[in-house]
Amino acid sequence: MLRLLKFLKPREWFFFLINVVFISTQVFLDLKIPDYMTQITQILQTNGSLGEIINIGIRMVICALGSLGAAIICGFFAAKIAAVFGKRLRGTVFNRVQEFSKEEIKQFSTDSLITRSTNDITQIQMIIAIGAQMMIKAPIMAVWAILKIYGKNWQWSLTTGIAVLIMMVVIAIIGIFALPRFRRVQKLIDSINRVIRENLTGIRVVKAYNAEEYQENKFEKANEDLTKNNLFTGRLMGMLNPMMRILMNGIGLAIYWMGAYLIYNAGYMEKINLFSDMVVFTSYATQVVVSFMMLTMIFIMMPRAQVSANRINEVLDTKPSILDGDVTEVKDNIGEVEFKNVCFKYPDAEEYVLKNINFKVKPGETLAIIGSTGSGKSTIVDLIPRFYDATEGEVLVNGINVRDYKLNILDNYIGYVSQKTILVSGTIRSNIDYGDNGKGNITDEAIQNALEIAQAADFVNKLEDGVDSYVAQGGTNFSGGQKQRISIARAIARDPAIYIFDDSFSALDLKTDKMLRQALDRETSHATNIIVSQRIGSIKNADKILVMEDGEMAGLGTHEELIKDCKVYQEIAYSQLSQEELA
Ligand SMILES: Nc1ncnc2c1ncn2[C@@H]1O[C@H](COP(=O)(O)OP(=O)(O)OP(=O)(O)O)[C@@H](O)[C@H]1O
Repeated sequence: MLRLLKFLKPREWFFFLINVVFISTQVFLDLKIPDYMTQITQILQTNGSLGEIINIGIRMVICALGSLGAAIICGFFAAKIAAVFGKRLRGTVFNRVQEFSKEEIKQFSTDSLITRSTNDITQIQMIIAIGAQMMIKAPIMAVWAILKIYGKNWQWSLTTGIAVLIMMVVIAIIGIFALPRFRRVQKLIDSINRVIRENLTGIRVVKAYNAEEYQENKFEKANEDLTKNNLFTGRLMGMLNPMMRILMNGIGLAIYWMGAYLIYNAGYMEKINLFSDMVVFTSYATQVVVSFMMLTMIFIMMPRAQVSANRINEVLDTKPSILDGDVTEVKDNIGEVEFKNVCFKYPDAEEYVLKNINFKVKPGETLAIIGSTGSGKSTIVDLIPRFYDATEGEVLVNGINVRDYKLNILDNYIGYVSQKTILVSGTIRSNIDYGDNGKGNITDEAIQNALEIAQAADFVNKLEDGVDSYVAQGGTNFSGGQKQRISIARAIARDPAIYIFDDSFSALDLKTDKMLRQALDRETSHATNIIVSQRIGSIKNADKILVMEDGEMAGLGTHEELIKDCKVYQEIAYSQLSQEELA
C-alpha cells in the first residue's frame, strides 16, 4: 500500500497538510464545547444571569459551525486527493496493461485486469479519502481528548480505559472473522466480471442455443458466492454499530453512576465542581472512545485495501515480456520478411507448435500460408509484429531481427489484419485513420482509396453519413464481410511495407474475394504480402505458398511445384478444386 503512495505528488501532500491544520482546528473546536458546558453548569449553580448563558451558548454555536466548516473543507480536499490519486493510478495501470503481450494478459486474465483497473483502484481511492480525514483525525482527537481528561479523576479514567479496551477486543474479534472474507471479495468480483463478459460477448450463441438457463446458473453461482461473502461481512460489520452505541452510552452511564456516589459523599462546594467535571468528562470520554473506534475501523479496512494494493502492484511489477529494441531506422531491404529455423511454443505449454520454419519473402512478393486448422498458420504471422517472440531461431524484418526494433517502428512497417475482425467504437473514418503510422494524418483521399481497394467504398458511400457513419463497439452494426473490408481498408490506408492478412477474406463471397485480391495485387504490388488462407483459389497465384502441417513445413513453392510434389497440398487442392480448375 505504501508503495502506491508515490502516486501522490507534492500538491496532494500539501493538501494533506492543509487537512491536518483544518482537522486540528475541528478537534480543538469539538473539544472546546464541553468546556463551555462546564461554564454553563457553573453559572446555573451559582445563579448567574441569563445573558451570561446566552453569551456562552453563542460561542458554542460558533464552535459547532466552525467545526462543521472545517469538516467540509477537509472533505473537499480529501475528495480531491483521492480523485487525483485514482486518476493517476488508473492511467498508470492502463499504460502498463497496454505494454503487455498476449502472454501477460493471459497470465492475469482479461476479467481480472478489468477488476484491477477499476474496482481495486476504487478501494484504494476510498482508503486514501478516509486516510485524508479519519486517519488524521483519530490520533489527534485521541491524544487531545486524553490530555483533557488526564489527572481529572482516576475512577472515571479507569472506566474510560476499560471501555476502550472492550471496544478494541470486540472490533478485533469481528476483524478476525471478517478479514479473510474481505480478502476473497476481489477474486469473487473477477468471477462475476468473467461470467458477465462471456455472456454479453456470446449473447447470440447463448440465445441461439437456448443456453440462457445454463448462463443464468453460471451467473447465479458466482453471484451467490459473492452475496454469501458480502452478507457474512455485512452482518458482522452491522453488529459493530449497535455495539459501539451501547458502549458509548454505557460509558456515560457508568461515569454518571460513579459520579452520583462521589457527589453524594462530597462537601457542598466540592459537589458543584464534581458535577461540572462529570458532565465534561463524559463528553471527553465519548470522544476518546470514538477516536479509538475510528482507529480500529481503519485497521479493519486496511487489509481489504491492502489486498487491492497487492493486486495492483502485481500488475505494475509485471515486466512486459516483449521489450523495445534500439533500431529506429532501416534503409535497405524494406519489406523483406525472413524466418530462420524458427521454433515456437506458447508460454506454459509443453509442446512446440512451430518447428524449424524457414522462408524468405521479398518486397513485391506474396507468400501464402495454407494448412489444416491448428497447423500453426496464425502463430507464424503473430511472430512478425511480435505478439509473441520466437522460442528459438530468428524472425527478420528488413533483414533485422524483430527483437532489435523499437516496437512502434516495427509496427509502422506492418499492416496487420487479424483473423477475428476488431473494430472500435467511433466512426468508419476513425477506424481507418486509426493509431499512428509514423507518416502523419491519413488524408480523406487515402481513406477513400483504401475503401475502394478493400471493396468497401460501395457500401460505405451508400450510408447516410458515409465514412462518418457510426461504428458500434466491436462493429456490431455491420455484417461480418463489411467488418472485414473496413479492417482491410485500415491496413491499406496505413500504406505499410508489409501486409499480413490472417484469414482476412473468409467472410467475403467469392466474387468480392476475387475483386479484392485483384485490387490488392495492383495497388500493393510494391509491398510484401503475407496471406493466411484456407481457400486454395485465393492463394494459388501467390509467388510462394507455405504448406503447414502440425507446426511443420510440409512444403514451400509455387502452386505448380506443390501440386506436383507436396502431398498435403495436393490433398487440400483436390478437396477444394476440380481437376480442370487445378490444371
Ligand atoms: N494462446 C495460445 N495458447 C496456447 N496454445 C495456443 C494458443 N493459440 C493457439 N494455440 C495452439 O497452437 C496451435 C496452432 O494454432 P494456430 O492458431 O496458429 O493455428 P491455425 O493454423 O492458424 O488454425 P486456424 O486455421 O484454425 O486458425 C494450435 O494447436 C492451438 O491449439
